[in-house]
Amino acid sequence: TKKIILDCDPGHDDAIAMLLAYGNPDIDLLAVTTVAGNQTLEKVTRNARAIAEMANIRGIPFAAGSARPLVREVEVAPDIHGDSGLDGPELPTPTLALDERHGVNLIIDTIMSHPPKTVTLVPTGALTNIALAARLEPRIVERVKEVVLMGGGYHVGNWSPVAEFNIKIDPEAAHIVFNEKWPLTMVGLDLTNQALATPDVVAKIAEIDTKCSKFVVELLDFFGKMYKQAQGFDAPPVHDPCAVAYVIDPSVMTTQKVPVDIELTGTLTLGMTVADFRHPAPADCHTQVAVKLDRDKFWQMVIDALKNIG
Ligand SMILES: Nc1ccc([C@@H]2N[C@H](CO)[C@@H](O)[C@H]2O)cc1
Ligand SMILES: [Ca+2]
Repeated sequence: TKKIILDCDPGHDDAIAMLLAYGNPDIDLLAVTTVAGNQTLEKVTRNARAIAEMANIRGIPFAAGSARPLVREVEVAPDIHGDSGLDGPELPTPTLALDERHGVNLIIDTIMSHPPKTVTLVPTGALTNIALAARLEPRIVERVKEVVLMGGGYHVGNWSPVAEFNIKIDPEAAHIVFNEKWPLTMVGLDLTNQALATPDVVAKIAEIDTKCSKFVVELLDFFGKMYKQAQGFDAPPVHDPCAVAYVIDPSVMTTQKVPVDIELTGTLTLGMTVADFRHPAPADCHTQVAVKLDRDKFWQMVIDALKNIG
């Protein structure tokens, strides 16, 4: 099995990423940490615990992390995720107690307590916690197996014409994370905009007919309505589970090695993930970007995971 830490800001698609990780038999979900982004830290942490309640996730530590970006003010996304950050379904009252550690310390302790090169970091929100972890305990950089993150876009933006939300709301953190020499796979909007929850996909999920699948259908219905009105999408792109899917089976998407760096001073380009395709990637290039998604394989993974959860 693949051991992962999910660092997230639930968020409709974060919720599906968590369920995919928990329901897939090849994934050992070691810890869940939260970060401010789609909504405030308090709201996304409550949402993470509510998802755990819904799927009856027990015995996995959940810890709250950074309440704001490293330098900038908090910027939330209610136009997509609503005021609660997980609008749409009725959320169960969470009972899961949070780990007493800060999320950053839970990340460090989890990586340092497992053998080298066995734990994969899967951030699906701003990179604030990941950057702080690398600064607080630099040894995690060579100890972690790899970082597989949902964020960025080499030709696509959503929070600006050229920048993606997770990167743009904390570009300083992203600059730290992309410039550490750990293996990093950027599952950006170029890839995740292919993961559209079209009506046929939603119908297949509805057919599973469990409490959890109903929860996901309600999430997707709300997410779809908000994406339609906010960005004119006919079906919502479900970004975050794509990062988990890559960890489960890398053949679910194609990737390309390419140097990537983060714009920190641009007026129009702040937070842009700048990929340099002009030359073949240097041999020591530690970053790759996701290009083409095998849609059917991806959605089958999500459906199978939901069936496993029951
Ligand atoms: N408009 C919009 C804003 C933020 C997100 C969140 N940020 C990433 C996509 O930009 C995902 O992790 C998702 O949770 C999605 C849509
Ligand atoms: Ca997210």
